[in-house]
Amino acid sequence: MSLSAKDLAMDALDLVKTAPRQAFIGGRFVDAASGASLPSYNPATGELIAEVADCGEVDVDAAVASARAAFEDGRWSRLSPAERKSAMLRFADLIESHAQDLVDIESIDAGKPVVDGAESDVPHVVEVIRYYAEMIDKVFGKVAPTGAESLALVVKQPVGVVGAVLPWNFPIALVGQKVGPALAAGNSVVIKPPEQAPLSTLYFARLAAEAGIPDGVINVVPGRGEVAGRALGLHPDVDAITFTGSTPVGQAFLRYASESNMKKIVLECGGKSPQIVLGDAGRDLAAVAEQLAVAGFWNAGQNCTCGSRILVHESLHDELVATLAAVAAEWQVGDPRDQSTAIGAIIEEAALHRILGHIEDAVADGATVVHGGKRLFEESGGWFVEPTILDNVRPGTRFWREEVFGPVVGITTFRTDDEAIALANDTEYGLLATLFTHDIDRAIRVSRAVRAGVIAINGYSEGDLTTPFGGLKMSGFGGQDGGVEALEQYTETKTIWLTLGSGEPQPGAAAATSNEEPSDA
Ligand SMILES: NC(=O)C1=CN([C@@H]2O[C@H](COP(=O)(O)OP(=O)(O)OC[C@H]3O[C@@H](n4cnc5c(N)ncnc54)[C@H](O)[C@@H]3O)[C@@H](O)[C@H]2O)C=CC1
Ligand code: BAL
Repeated sequence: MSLSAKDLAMDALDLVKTAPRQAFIGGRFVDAASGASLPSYNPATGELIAEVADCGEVDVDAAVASARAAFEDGRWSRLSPAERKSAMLRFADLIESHAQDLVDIESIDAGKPVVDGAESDVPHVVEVIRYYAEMIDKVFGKVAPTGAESLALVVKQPVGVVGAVLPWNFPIALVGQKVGPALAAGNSVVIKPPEQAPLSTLYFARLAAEAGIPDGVINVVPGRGEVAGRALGLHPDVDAITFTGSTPVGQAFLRYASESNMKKIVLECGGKSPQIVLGDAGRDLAAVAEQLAVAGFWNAGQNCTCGSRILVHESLHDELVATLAAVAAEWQVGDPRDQSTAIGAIIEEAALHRILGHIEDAVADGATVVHGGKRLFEESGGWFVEPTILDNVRPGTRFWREEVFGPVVGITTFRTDDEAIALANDTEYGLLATLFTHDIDRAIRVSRAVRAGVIAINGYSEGDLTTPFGGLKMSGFGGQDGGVEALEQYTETKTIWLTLGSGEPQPGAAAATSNEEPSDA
């Protein structure tokens, strides 16, 4: 017998009530030193679901000290590759066996549809931890091609203590994305989860302890960005920060690093991704529209790679607008706990009003609403908005420039490929661009000319585990998450240079070696 949606919701609420909500430091759940807490709300109902530790500098200091001690005594950093790998594989197995709990927590704490959690976010964490676990005993350093009189080893070592400051739009998926490679490289981590949705990260920490990840290797300090996040950024004993979130906060981390210890900063910031539909893409416009909608509406558009700027060749405009509107009508907005929901709740009330404000401003700037545009289910107390299509969006307007972080796409036309490239590049961001064409020459030419860290051709994609992900320009430093590249972000490169002797016997060498084992020489 299957449970009704109501029973499922009750089970999930019980789970949330018993899920950890204290900080996790040195292998123990503890209150913030001040005793303070922060509220976390269910975006689908507006109800308070948990009071979570509000960590301050003292707690961050304790977490960093615990991570440092774990790193220095080698309980993780100096485990053999086989031991570290098997611990991470055990951890991944445990996450997999608790996948439903994480899906439930994420749906109630972050408003994420259970379908997305079950099919995408949570499996991603399992896969990413397995992927980097498997890399531990396969990626190694180099011997440089020096002259005959020297030998140079180029080795990669863990950086030490890594702070991970993370956003609310993919809370658990990003913990995996950032912490997986950092742990595999042998580091200890201190995670600052988002204040809006901290519960899945704390649950992750509990599973880490159960899986036997040694105490102090993973620490979690929930709290406010300007307090706990800032303290991590400025901490003199943190060796690297990995951050995903808004560009202004990414810039703050660069300042923190320069004002403290020049710690390494890994940034994955905002985007204003163009989706370019070239004139030859018309033969399967229905398939194009499906992908445009995924790029624009997935995760309620609360995505750094959200394809909010659709650039379409003028010859395809009318048919594309009609096709896309029909596709948008199929994206069901609703209770994140409902299996048929494709667009769940917006993370917080302020974000809902900001999205609606973007739509209003776009209309004031000359755009027309083709589909959607309104708040839904206000009576539920939750924060929902319709998938929205705006036509005639003008370059340079607020909608064109700023991240909306909602399920809203805007359409602009062009006449030539060069005009499309110029429009695509007319943004301070450079994260992802999607391109639709059947002409391979044009695909390559446009891909080379558009400045973005990822170019997805004929289908929206951020790539997979094997490919580096990250943006250029104000989106970050490119390719820092994913693939082998991510593991390297959490290592430092060291050259060990050995000056070799001439091979001639040195005075006293015979006597010195006479009691040794015979050598090859
Ligand atoms: N990957 C991305 O591109 C993301 C972009 N955003 C953008 O940012 C907007 C605001 O969302 P937020 O969650 O507020 O993102 P945010 O960038 O403010 O927060 C991300 C993380 O940084 C922390 N943080 C905030 N201020 C900080 C500070 N001064 N020092 C240190 N840490 C700090 C937060 O507590 C959170 O853990 C969104 O509407 C969206 O436009 C948000 C989330 C992800
Ligand atoms: N979609 C990758 C991570 C992010 O949106 O923040």
